[in-house]
Amino acid sequence: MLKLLRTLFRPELVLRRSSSSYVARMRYLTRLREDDEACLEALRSGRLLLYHRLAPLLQKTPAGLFQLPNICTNDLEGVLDKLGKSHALVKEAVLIGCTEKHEAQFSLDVGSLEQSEVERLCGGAFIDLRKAFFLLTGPEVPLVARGQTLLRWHQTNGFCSASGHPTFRNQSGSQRICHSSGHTYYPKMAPVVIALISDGSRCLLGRQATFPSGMYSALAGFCDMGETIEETLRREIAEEVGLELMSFRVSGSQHWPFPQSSFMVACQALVSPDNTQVSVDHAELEDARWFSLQEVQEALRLKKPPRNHQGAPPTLWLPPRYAIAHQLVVEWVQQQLATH
Ligand SMILES: NC(=O)C1=CN([C@@H]2O[C@H](COP(=O)(O)OP(=O)(O)OC[C@H]3O[C@@H](n4cnc5c(N)ncnc54)[C@H](O)[C@@H]3O)[C@@H](O)[C@H]2O)C=CC1
Repeated sequence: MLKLLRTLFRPELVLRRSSSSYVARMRYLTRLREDDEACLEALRSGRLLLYHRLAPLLQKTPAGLFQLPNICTNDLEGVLDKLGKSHALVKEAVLIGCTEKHEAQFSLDVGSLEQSEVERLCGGAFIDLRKAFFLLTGPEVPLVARGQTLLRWHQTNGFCSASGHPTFRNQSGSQRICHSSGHTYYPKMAPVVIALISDGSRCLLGRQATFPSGMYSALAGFCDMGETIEETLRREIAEEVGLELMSFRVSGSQHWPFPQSSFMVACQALVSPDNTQVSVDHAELEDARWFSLQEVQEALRLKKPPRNHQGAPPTLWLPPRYAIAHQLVVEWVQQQLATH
């Protein structure tokens, strides 16, 4: 029996099985991107993430958690029938992924329909994406972000910048073409370097005036044309807080949908403990301060935004769990605990 179990659960077999299904899914997605007919066919049995003017549709479970409603094309067509609208809207969906069961996933903006009617018929509420980031807790967050960004890209790239003529999407929504100039446009992300700066025992966090009260985050900056990650990091740290970078390591990356679409390269950065005097550029940041390990640990323990009373010093609050700034802070705390 034990031998049988060992044979069945050999880790290399499990990995091989799951990775071959991954390969099959990725190849399926490539085919759907390139073949309009196949993509339309996949849409017939596909899953839909609905948005209303770019706000995703969320559903509250009886346990009070938020999730994405499981809507298929047939369901939406039923809603369109009830509203007396044409099924043509469904074709505007863009391809964003594929489930493990090989169901293609699409996002669709139903902003042309009455919001409250769709909410009633689908059983959910359209919630601003920034707020949704705090409400959703599962692995679906990157998919919701991707769905929104791709829809936004199509809504804002309807014309060719060379000819001024309209551009036309392929069925999957992976590109737009101008038949007049021949240009093909692909969705773009702007590269950003984000760093958690440490002097060895404390970490530096900054806030912009537009952040909610008490919220501080890792420092971030867009890459200038032609810059390397290191050049952007050195420049941003010097510009924003007047410090000199000593060393850094790339820790991860993520796509970030706000305010447009950024590709965040996340780094742990070190400055010299002998030179930690911060001089904030107030054109970029409202404040930047060093925080102790204890202060950061307390902020990580908060389950919801603190109630900051007027006049009292605000309680530190960190970006949502999914944000890479949050993950950088968690990683830094783990490093501190491991080394001290
Ligand atoms: N995922 C995360 O954990 C975090 C993400 N971020 C994101 O990082 C990005 C950069 O952060 P900040 O510099 O604080 O943002 P910011 O939005 O304050 O941008 C700073 C300046 O960069 C310029 N800019 C805007 N868009 C640009 C673009 N596409 N290319 C080049 N320059 C541009 C503008 O002059 C803007 O005033 C933002 O998209 C922000 O949302 C920031 C902190 C945490």
